[in-house]
Amino acid sequence: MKKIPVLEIFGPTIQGEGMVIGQKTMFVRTAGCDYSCSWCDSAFTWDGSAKADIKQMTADDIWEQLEALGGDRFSHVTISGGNPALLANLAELVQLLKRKGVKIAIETQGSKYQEWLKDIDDLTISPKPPSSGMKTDFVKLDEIINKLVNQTNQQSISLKVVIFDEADLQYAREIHHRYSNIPMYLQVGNEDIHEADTAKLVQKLLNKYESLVEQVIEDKELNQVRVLPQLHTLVWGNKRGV
Ligand SMILES: C[S@@+](CC[C@H](N)C(=O)[O-])C[C@H]1O[C@@H](n2cnc3c(N)ncnc32)[C@H](O)[C@@H]1O
Ligand SMILES: Nc1nc2[nH]cc(C(=O)O)c2c(=O)[nH]1
Ligand code: SF4
Ligand SMILES: [Mg+2]
Repeated sequence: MKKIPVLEIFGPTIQGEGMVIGQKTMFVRTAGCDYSCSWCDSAFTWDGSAKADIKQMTADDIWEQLEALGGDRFSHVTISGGNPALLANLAELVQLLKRKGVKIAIETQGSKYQEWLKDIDDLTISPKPPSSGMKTDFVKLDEIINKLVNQTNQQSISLKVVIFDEADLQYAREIHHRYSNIPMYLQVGNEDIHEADTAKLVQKLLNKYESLVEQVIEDKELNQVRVLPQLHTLVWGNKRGV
């Protein structure tokens, strides 16, 4: 069986973001990213700081670990990263999870396509706004979204843009306008990813959520968007593996 670079497997927990927020799920976090967002809350997946923790695992190894942690207390697995869409080898894990009757979600930024993406139940594409320092390749993003729209059940796709400032909100409007048939989620950006005082962090994030909601309320171009915080951050702060 083919190997997949894995940084962490955890859960059951709840999906704290986006289209299936609140869903009980396990997480598989792969190593490696083709981006380097300035505010990435999972930079250890690509900045070399957790290099020693990367395990090369087969789909069977991953399933064994999921069962060891979750037993029969899960029926949903979220694959995140890093960018899991860099890994053609995830095809075997996707097929295995499908055979087990487990629903699958993916978190990716829309920079790479893989054939197995069409077999995912809950696909979150999260293009990166200006504050990330990344530049969106719209030719590529159009191509990926077109393929997914044609090959999957429309219900399974969503877009999620993280918002830190006004330029990000403008970027989100453009994304929403460009892909107007795809459900759009705006997510509060966490600029204090090293803050250890959870009460302080949560108060700040709730204030930011309130201002983002207010901006959306006033904006006629955003009548169809959904505005969310990162629920896991409100519950557990910047803790890893939850
Ligand atoms: C760590 S990324 C991994 C998946 C993929 N690379 C991506 O960016 O979509 C998972 C999600 O967390 C979001 N995220 C990362 N850092 C964040 C932060 N500081 N505040 C809010 N959301 C953040 C990303 O935008 C993405 O939607
Ligand atoms: N609970 C929880 N929900 C999440 N949603 C997206 C996450 C991610 O890091 O991709 C994440 C995470 O790390 N934990
Ligand atoms: S694309 Fe995702 S994992 Fe990669 S740097 Fe950006 S937020 Fe982090
Ligand atoms: Mg996260």
